[in-house]
Amino acid sequence: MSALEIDNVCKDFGTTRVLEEVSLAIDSGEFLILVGPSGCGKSTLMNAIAGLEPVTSGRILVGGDDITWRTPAERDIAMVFQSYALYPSMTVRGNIAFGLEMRKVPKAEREAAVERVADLLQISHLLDRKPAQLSGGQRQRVAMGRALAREPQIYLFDEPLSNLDAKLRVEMRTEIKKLHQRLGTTIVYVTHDQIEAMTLADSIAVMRDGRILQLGTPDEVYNDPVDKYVAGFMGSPSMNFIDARLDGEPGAYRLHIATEGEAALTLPWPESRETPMLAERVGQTVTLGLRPEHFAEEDTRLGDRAEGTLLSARVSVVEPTGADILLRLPLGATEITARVGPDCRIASGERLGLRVDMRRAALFDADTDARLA
Ligand SMILES: Nc1ncnc2c1ncn2[C@@H]1O[C@H](COP(=O)(O)OP(=O)(O)OP(=O)(O)O)[C@@H](O)[C@H]1O
Repeated sequence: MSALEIDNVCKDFGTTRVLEEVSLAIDSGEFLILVGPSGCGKSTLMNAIAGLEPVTSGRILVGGDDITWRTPAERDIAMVFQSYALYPSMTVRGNIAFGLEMRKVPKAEREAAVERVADLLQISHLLDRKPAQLSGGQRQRVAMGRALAREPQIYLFDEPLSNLDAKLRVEMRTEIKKLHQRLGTTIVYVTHDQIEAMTLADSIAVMRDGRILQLGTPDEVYNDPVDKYVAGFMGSPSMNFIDARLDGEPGAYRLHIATEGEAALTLPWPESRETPMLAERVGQTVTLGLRPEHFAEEDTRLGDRAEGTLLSARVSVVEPTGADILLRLPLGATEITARVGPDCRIASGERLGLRVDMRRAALFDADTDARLA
């Protein structure tokens, strides 16, 4: 039985539909992350699960029980928002215990829960302070502590780290991962942060316009996206999309990319990645998807394998990030981003040979954005 099941949920605000037949099943202990562009319905779905917003149709089940029409207080669910909403006049202790007090948990039990949670989050020394006397990260821990004290069946986190600075965000991300590993809690988590999604999730649901486009492991949504939208949404910098003409036949398909002022580039499509759909597209324009890391400086990471096809272009921008270097260079009608190692010595305006790892490329229908191979 699933810990949480969203069954065909629709939500309208007036005449506008913002959730369209959303279905999801989350196992006990699973960490599910919802991602999608602003306005796609992530918070609405979270509010529906928490009971803060009634659904228009469909059902929500926790541990097999239909809770669709229960009030928030009657649901065994705790929510942590991006704005921590701590009570300013209460101490940290009071804030953490508040939910338990509302549920009429006896004092001794409350105190034990506060101690346990404070110890877990390493905020025991802050219990007598007021929220105004805390840093952003400490406040965030208190907000999490308030949720953890209740030991609910499900935790909902709606962009809990988005108000923290970059360094603290990374620290808290690790903290949350450790907590999840230690407690085995069931979590639904909304984020805009790609790295948060990839590093924390057991599974990722990519939403758009109130629908779930793909639900899969981080590896699946990143390396095996269902369509061009998911492929472009996951990953930073984004996947490069390049128009190419497909020709050839099974066992020997090729992609031709017209390049301005230079000889057309021909890339062989690996036989191991062929699908029956390719036969129908011969002679047509398709979209080739290559992530920045699918390129490598000639004769480096990819070695001399046949699939690592060579392209050569003049680099327009060089952006060192510290850990690696992002290069912008023209390919066909577009400018692509390639990620190379930190030791690559190249200046803008210079020509560079790059190998393309076609074994990891994706092909999309140029009109419908559907995945072809
Ligand atoms: N109370 C409301 N009344 C009317 N429309 C609403 C209401 N709340 C949200 N919406 C609309 O529903 C859609 C989904 O909003 P929602 O807040 O769920 O998106 P989101 O994916 O969480 O966005 P963001 O990432 O920007 O927080 C949006 O178009 C929004 O304008």
